[in-house]
This record gives sequence, structure tokens and C-alpha cells, in this order.
Amino acid sequence: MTDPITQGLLPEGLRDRLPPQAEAAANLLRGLLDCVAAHGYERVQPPLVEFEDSLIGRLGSARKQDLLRFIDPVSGANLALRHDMTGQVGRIAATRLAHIARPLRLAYGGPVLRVRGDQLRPEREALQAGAELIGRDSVAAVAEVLKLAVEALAQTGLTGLTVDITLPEFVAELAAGPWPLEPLQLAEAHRLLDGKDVAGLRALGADRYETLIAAAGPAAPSLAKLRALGLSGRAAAMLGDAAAIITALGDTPATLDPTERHGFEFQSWIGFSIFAAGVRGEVGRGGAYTIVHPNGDEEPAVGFSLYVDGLVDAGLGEVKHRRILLPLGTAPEVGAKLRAEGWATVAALEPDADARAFRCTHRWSNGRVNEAV
Ligand SMILES: N[C@@H](Cc1c[nH]c[nH+]1)C(=O)O
Repeated sequence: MTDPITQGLLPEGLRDRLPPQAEAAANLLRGLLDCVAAHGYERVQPPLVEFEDSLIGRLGSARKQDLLRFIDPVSGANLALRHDMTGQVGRIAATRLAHIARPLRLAYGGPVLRVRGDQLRPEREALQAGAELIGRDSVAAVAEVLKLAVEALAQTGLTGLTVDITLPEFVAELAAGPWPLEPLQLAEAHRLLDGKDVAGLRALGADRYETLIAAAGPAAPSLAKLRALGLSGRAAAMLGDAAAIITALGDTPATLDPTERHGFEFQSWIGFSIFAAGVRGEVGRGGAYTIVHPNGDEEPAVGFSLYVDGLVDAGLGEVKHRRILLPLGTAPEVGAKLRAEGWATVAALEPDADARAFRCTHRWSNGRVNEAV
């Protein structure tokens, strides 16, 4: 009989990381957080588990069914595993760090858990690293955050970075002003735009919104098409702000889709996804959003979360340690000196140990470093 437990099987969507990927993941996380820290973002470490209501209430990004929930056997409270750290950082900013001057720059890294994987990413556990700039969601703030995300990803060795920008409130802005829609029509228009359903929009009498589908694409032509619509007010201001952010991105190619909302459930005026060559799915995601304080005050913020697993799977972050076997009885000072020089030393526990069997490229013998044979 093959019993899944004795076979060491894991529940669906969960996996072990083995050498060298486990170390690669830790290296990548450290590299990303070092980059963010160098820009003044200070690390916070929220817990893995919180009150279910706190994870659902904050930012409105999760529904009950998105969380792995359980009853705390100690307190009887309903708890859940975090599925994203942004809301937790918002909670910290709005409570324990409410008295700290804004803008407040915070960083975080750790595992998150989704109840369900999707086709692109069947894994349920993900290693997230991110930064949140709290107290601002201006063009300058968004540009800082987006450029930082790109810089952090680029230093891992990723290439072919591209940024997809969306304006999750743009359609609602048009519906409230220049291209009026009733609330029910707006909800339907959103749904049709999500499905890029031109015929549906016509049937709804929202023909004008068709042009938004055609306008999605590489940033410069997209902006030109959207500007040609001759909009004014906040919708026009959003386009101007998006243009400034795209300019700030410099050489990093960007696309603009003014209607995309999927995956941006809590982001406000701007959201973005980052992709890279050789990595399946997004390597990062972020945008502007609102933090609600205990007294009901609302505070703007902008940030990003990077997803480390795709980078590990692409082979990044692996350090090729030079491994040397120290035969039984080697003086401790020899090992200390070699480690100080950057070697990983592997101490033999028996005489005649075979360096290759311990995956060592070298062996200490005759008082010096020798290639393993
Ligand atoms: N945490 C969000 C991205 C984000 C960070 N800050 C704002 N938005 C996500 O992973 O989808």
C-alpha cells in the first residue's frame, strides 16, 4: 500500500525546496530586501497568522473562501493564514506606526498562502518580498516604487523586464462623467471589458467604451489613442499621470491597458504587473491603494510585492559554493581559514572519505587545496 504520509507526499500545491534551490530562494529574498533597504525602506515582520476578519477587512483584497482558515485551539478565535502581506503592513502602519511621520517606507518578506493555485501558478505557497510607501500615492511616489521594483528585480539577474500598467478607476471615472453609465450598466461594462467583449458593449449601448479595448497595448501609442479621445477632468489627469510614470520608467518597456482590473482588487488609481524573460506569470505586482485607520481616516499608499519562486524556478540566485572536503583530523584552523576565503568546508567523519560523494570539487591534502579526483 502506498500511504501518502509514509511516502512523504505533500498536500496539493505545496512543495519542498531542496538544495540548491532552497538556498537560491533565501539569497534572492536577501538581495531583493537589501536593494529595498538601501532606498530607505525599513523591514517589518508581521505574523504568519492573524484574525480572519483582519485579513479580510483590510484592503478588501481577500474573501473568506480565499483564505486557509482554522479555529485557534487556544483562544477559540477564527484565524487565517495570510495570503498577502500588503494588508498586514497597512495594519501596522495604521496602528503601531500611526505616529511615525509620513511618508513611511516599509519593507517585508516571507511566505504567503493561497487556498487555490491557478493554471499559471499551481503552487499555493509563495515567497513574497515587497515594499510599501505609506502616506502618498502621487506620481512621484508611484514612480519611486515602480523604479525600485524594477531595480530590485534587475539586480537578481533577471532580464527582459516589462511593466504592464492599468488604471483600475478609469472606466468608473468615465461612467461618472463624460461617458455616463448607470451603476448597473457600469458593473456590466466592467465585466464586458474584462472579457474584451466588443459585441457585448454594443448591446449594452456602451459603444464608446470599445475604443478602450483597442487602445490597450504598448504605452506610447496607447496613450496617444487615449489622449485623442479628448477627455477632460480626472480621466484626463489620470492619463497625464500615467504618462509621467511611464516616462520615469525610462528604458523599461511598458504597456497600458486602461480597463484591466483582474488581480487589482484593492488597488486604486493605478496598478501594475511586472514580467520578465524566462519566467512564467508575473514576477511582481503592485499599485496605489487606501489604508483605513481605526478612526475611519483614509490614507493613500503605493507599493509592490515581488514573487520569488518564479525567479528560483528560472535558475536565478544559485551560488556555486566552492566545496572542499576536509579529511578526518584536519586542524580546525585550516577549516576556519578556508571558510574565511569563501569555501564551504565539509568535514569528513570517516577516514578515506570520497570528496565527490560529498559533492566537493576540492579536497584538502598535503597541506593545500587540491582538485577532487
Ligand atoms: N500585494 C499585492 C501587490 C501590492 C503591493 N502593494 C500594493 N499592491 C499583490 O501581491 O497582488
